[in-house]
Amino acid sequence: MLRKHQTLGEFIIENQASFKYSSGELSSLINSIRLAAKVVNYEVNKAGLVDILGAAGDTNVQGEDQQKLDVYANEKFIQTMTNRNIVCGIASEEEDHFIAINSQDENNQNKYVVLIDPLDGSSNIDVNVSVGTIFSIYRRVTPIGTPVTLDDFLQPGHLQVAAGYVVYGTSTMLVYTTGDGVNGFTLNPAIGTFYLSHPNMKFPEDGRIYSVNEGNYIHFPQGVKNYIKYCQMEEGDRPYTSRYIGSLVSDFHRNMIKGGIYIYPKSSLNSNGKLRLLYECNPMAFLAEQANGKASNGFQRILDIHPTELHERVPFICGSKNMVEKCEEFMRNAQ
Ligand SMILES: O=P(O)(O)OC[C@H]1O[C@](O)(COP(=O)(O)O)[C@@H](O)[C@@H]1O
Ligand SMILES: [Mg+2]
Ligand SMILES: [Mg+2]
Repeated sequence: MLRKHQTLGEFIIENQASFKYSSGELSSLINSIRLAAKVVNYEVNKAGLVDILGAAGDTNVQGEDQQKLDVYANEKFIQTMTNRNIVCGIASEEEDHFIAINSQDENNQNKYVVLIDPLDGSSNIDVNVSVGTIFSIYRRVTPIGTPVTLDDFLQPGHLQVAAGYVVYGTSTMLVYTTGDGVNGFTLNPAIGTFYLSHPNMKFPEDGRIYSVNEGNYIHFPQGVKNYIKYCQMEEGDRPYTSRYIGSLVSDFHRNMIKGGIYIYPKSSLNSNGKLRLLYECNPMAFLAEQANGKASNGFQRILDIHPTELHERVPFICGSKNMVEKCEEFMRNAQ
């Protein structure tokens, strides 16, 4: 039962029974993500005052310069979950390989693996624009008490048991689903508690916001170009408004509240687009569908894609159902 201003802790306990495999393990896992989010939030908030801005000096498996806050957030989320022995494996956008958490120990009865984008929107860290964290949780497919394998991570998105994000913005929010709708909790920094502020979040079926990096326009597939032109035409309730923060979490969050579409297509620059299927697209697609929205690569439902690599990228179109379908229509017609 949803009660406004219920704390996240209360919500997790009261909704535990609705989890298909409820044994309290998933509750503990979400609680540990809540804790790590608060620790990272504290560091993000004082980013200009401490030595946490700028590059860390290394390049990650994505070929990107790791930011100090990428590294910090990665450590905090992994540590917090590992120290509590509540997962059997973790995969991160910032780690080359998945991490097995003493899963070969037959006493390790943990059944969940977690995939995270510890810091989303890295290009915005140094310029004080909102950033986020994204998480995705699956039930392992290999037998409990045996070493986790790649198969435990390469599962199609529709098998997620939970997914969510934290947005470190004007306020800090944790938004998540366990397959029973999407709820948003706002952190009261004075007492360090998340409160239910956005119960049962839903994408409006239609919206008037499009979010795409138009700087790459000339490299986009013709169908996407045609859809962007459609958004800009003087007709009916158009032109739509262009809003692009450059942090997937923040653009998604705004579009879920106001109605809109986010597009990161493939292009002649990135043959599969930029966003990572496991750490970014699957969790956001699960949230979108749970909030009456839609997510595809233009032709296929994101949640039906069978992953083949830990760090694979896919074209990503996500948001208000009718807007995504319109974009898909333009892409089909341009084939
Ligand atoms: O600068 P671009 O190419 O438009 O890319 C912005 C996109 O890349 C991302 O920053 C990728 O995420 P990371 O910051 O986690 O690498 C998204 O959050 C954002 O939507
Ligand atoms: Mg990201
Ligand atoms: Mg990231």
